[in-house]
Amino acid sequence: MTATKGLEGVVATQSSISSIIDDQLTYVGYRIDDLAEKSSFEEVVYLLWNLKLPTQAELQAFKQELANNMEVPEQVIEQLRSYDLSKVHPMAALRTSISLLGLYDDEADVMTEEANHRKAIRIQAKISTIIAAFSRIRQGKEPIKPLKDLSYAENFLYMLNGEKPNAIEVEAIDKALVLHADHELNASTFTARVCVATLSDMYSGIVAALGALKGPLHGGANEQVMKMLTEIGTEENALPYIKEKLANKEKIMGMGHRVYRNGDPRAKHLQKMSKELTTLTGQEKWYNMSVKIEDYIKKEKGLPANVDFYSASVYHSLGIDHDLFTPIFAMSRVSGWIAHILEQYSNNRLIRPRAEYVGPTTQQYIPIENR
Ligand SMILES: CC(=O)SCCNC(=O)CCNC(=O)[C@H](O)C(C)(C)COP(=O)(O)OP(=O)(O)OC[C@H]1O[C@@H](n2cnc3c(N)ncnc32)[C@H](O)[C@@H]1OP(=O)(O)O
Ligand SMILES: O=C([O-])CC(=O)C(=O)O
Repeated sequence: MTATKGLEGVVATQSSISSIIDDQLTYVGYRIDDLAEKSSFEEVVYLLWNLKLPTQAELQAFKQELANNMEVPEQVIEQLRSYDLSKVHPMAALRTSISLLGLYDDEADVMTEEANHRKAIRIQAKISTIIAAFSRIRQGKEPIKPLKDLSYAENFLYMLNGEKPNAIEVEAIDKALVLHADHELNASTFTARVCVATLSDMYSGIVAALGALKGPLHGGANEQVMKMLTEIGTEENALPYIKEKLANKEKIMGMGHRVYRNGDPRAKHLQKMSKELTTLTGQEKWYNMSVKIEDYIKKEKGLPANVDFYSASVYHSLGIDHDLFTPIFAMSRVSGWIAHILEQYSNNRLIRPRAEYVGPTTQQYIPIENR
């Protein structure tokens, strides 16, 4: 038995949800470029969960179902008020909040298809309310209740900022949510599948996935990109900063990918959004710095920008706190996690690989009093 470090190249399951073939990403066979340009986030969530695009009537009903389920139990809000939020990372609070949400769901351990569909809706709907409530409470403000006639992206921004967002803001968030919704067997999705393959419940699968997404080599990279851009500060400082990092063998956040070699197809959409939004806010320096870094890393290391790279300056331009970037990723990716959890349940087998043992062998046991 020989281990493959990081399971690189290992095909661990079959899936009908999303594919990455020759650097092209599709959701259920639909090209990400088409979905990013033409569909809404709700339409994409419906697609991932039902493996078909909705009709107008199905989409309307689905949007309404989501909007009707956005309010969260008061105990979940109270729990957020109980910590010192200045010291708590929102991904940790979100992980705990989703776990707590499961305790108030009478169907948490009911494993029928219908109950799983209802839980899917509840989790997808409520996650945005929790993230917005975290942010409001941290600012000493009251959480805002969702409105039933707003889209998912609109409701999130409304609950976050306390005022109805403009069309540009809504379009940016909606497109970012579409672009982040699913991505084959990435680390957090694999984690969710491993968890529920024991026939554990959906909440446990999502909590496990949140833990995996939080790390800076995965979803946590978007926050780190903005930290890096802030440290760089000026366009002139971009290359000296990057060269020093590389000389110290440090990784450049938002660059590189396990699967894509010639470029992440989502990055170009976020790059375009970053250019537009930074121009609109008169903060082009974030975009210009990012382009300089991307070009340099591509030339020197042959590494492409990934989805996290330009999303940082997009969210920053929308005035969003940097530590909320990864929770926003989670708010989108939860749709993919749920799709994969449902797929896992529908054709389940325990996921249990082997390890290549490299520790000592044939040791002689020495009684504790003689050690
Ligand atoms: C949504 C997402 O999860 S997208 C990924 C988000 N993560 C990041 O942006 C973090 C930065 N990037 C990385 O750490 C990596 O590129 C990963 C984690 C995305 C992929 O990692 P892996 O496929 O395991 O590649 P690995 O880390 O082994 O790197 C291979 C080589 O490229 C180098 N490399 C990879 N990414 C980077 C980077 N961002 N900056 C500098 N060098 C890099 C490594 O140092 C290594 O070089 P070596 O062979 O000389 O030692
Ligand atoms: O697929 C991966 O390894 C990481 C990624 O880009 C994602 O999860 O969106």
